[in-house]
Amino acid sequence: MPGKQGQSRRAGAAAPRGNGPAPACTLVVFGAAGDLTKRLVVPALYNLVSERRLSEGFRLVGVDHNRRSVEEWRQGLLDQLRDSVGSDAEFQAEAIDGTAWRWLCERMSYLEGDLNDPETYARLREHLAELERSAGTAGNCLFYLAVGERFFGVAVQGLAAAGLLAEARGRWRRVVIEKPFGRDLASARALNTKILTMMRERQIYRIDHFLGKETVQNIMALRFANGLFEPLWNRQHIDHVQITAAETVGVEHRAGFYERTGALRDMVPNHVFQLLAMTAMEPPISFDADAVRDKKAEVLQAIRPLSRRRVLRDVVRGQYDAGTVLDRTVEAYRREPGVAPDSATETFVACKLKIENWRWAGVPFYLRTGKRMRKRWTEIAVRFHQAPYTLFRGTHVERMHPNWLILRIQPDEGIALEFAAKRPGPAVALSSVSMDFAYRSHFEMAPRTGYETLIYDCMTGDATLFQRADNIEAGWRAVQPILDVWAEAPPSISRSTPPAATARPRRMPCWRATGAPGARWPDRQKEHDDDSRSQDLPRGSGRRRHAADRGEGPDEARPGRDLGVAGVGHPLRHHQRTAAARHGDAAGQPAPRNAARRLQRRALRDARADRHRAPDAGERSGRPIDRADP
Ligand SMILES: NC(=O)C1=CN([C@@H]2O[C@H](COP(=O)(O)OP(=O)(O)OC[C@H]3O[C@@H](n4cnc5c(N)ncnc54)[C@H](OP(=O)(O)O)[C@@H]3O)[C@@H](O)[C@H]2O)C=CC1
Ligand SMILES: O=C1O[C@H](COP(=O)(O)O)[C@@H](O)[C@H](O)[C@H]1O
Repeated sequence: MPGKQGQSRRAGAAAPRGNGPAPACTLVVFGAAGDLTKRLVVPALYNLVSERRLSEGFRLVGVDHNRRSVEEWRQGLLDQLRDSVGSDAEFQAEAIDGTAWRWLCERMSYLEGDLNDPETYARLREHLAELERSAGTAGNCLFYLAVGERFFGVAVQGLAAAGLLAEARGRWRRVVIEKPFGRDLASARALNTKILTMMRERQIYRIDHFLGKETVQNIMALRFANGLFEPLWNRQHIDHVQITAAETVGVEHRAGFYERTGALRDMVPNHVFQLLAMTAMEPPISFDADAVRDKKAEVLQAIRPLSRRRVLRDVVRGQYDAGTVLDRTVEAYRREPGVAPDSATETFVACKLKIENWRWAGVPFYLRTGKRMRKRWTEIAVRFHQAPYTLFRGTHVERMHPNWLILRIQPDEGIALEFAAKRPGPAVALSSVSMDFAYRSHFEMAPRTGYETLIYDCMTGDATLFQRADNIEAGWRAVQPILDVWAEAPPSISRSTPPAATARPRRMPCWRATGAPGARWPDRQKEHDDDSRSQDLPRGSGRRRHAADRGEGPDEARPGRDLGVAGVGHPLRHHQRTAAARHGDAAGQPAPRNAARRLQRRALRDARADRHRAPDAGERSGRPIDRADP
């Protein structure tokens, strides 16, 4: 959803976004020899050239402390593009178009320099002035900080001291700051405070590449361009939301970064919270950048702070072990190059959060993300309250099927609505069916890295898809209690650790199974069964106890089954093994008797507690009895 900022054309104001070329400018990439530049930024620029989105007055300057000539830099970038052809890299192309590449090459220059050295910025200033004179860049500059987070403040300071952030005579100066923006609330605040003394908020583009994904932007279209969904988009109709960002890749070559970061910092306050914010925010009054960001800030600020008890109960973490992913044998995280053999860094995290506002009170949001999962899969699954069972008593319908709205972010981008339909035949019997929209069957989807839109938006001054200081801080504020509890007494990440072994917040319903859209997912019907079998049981009834005895109640449904991570020794796998031991294994072995008794005791305890509790609106309307929070 592009921001349409009807502002006057001052320096820094957004040009209306369209399909035409962005204004003339120089893009200066700090960290020009690094991974992000060659794998994503330059390929995105190449795509923008192919789409004719860059102006004749565009120039690209690479800055890095690595010594190389401009020819060597270009060659390295071209090699990377070529390597991506036919691979499953983010940049996708059937071949490299020589004309587009030459166009870009002609506009490139390279400056060797250390970001800690003021001399680097002085030389850059001279170079930019020369480009303004000779290449018609209009003096507009976009500084892209594609360097480690420790350089963000340093680089802004260097630019400011060299006078490179001053906007005068209608020219604009903007800075793109990569993630992670800080490593906790205090450092994010400190960084914001520091950079905001040297430039204005509107000059800062804190990037989160998830917002460059079409399907993430489409969440706003789905919600606000349709009359159908928004009336249902609240606690009256939604039971809970599950957000998954699962990757099959491991830590790759980024151990140095990842060991200090972990899955929580790497993914949750930024990417996953962007998905949450898009799903949960109130409608903005326009697509103006600040209108959208106000609403995002509001919803992130409404996330209920987790108490210590809730962190221990509602947040789980895990680390991948050796195993098989996509039919390939993979190493344990602890055996990856650069990772400590006893590393306690989490590569998987799942948590339950509540948003305390009128719309979402009582609706849990379950988030999970991890590396080396069985499938690459990012989705938002919205589960609606269930219809009451009453009408179906005395029919063949044993259980009700929940309605799900699934927003598939990647891969196989699309939207599916699952509902119950009558099976053909004389008996009243139901099946869960799906209406499925796949992007690729309706639209031509040009392969993109996600950075194209974001870079183009920076050039046109549209900050809608970028994080404002308060958005960033609200994200860190929500995860800070988790960081605090983990720092104070790091929960062991070994296989025997109970929090990791549960693989989902306690007492949450099953994670949704994942699989190919439109396909008959082997797990899926089972998942519904697990959920709904217990849902249509009256609380505390003998049937529920019976279900619990069989290990079929939601508390005991097989967590991690659908998105199991690689290793046989992984906590999730461990949990699967222990769950199997409890409930009887696939070969039909009965559960050990004491486990069955334990489950029965739990069911009775629940039933007793329930008798003392007035039914809430959810229950009266057929809400699943097993929803995760008391
Ligand atoms: N790579 C990715 O997939 C993603 C990266 N990011 C973020 O992007 C940023 C860059 O990441 P990435 O490209 O992976 O990092 P890299 O380390 O690969 O690239 C950084 C580059 O900056 C150079 N550099 C280091 N110190 C200096 C210095 N003092 N002066 C000038 N240049 C210097 C590095 O050289 P040298 O190698 O010699 O140290 C390297 O060429 C990080 O903030 C990261 O978190 C965000 C999302 C994804
Ligand atoms: O920023 C990051 O994102 C990627 C996941 O992004 P995707 O577009 O490939 O889904 C993640 O692998 C990486 O660890 C993280 O730093």
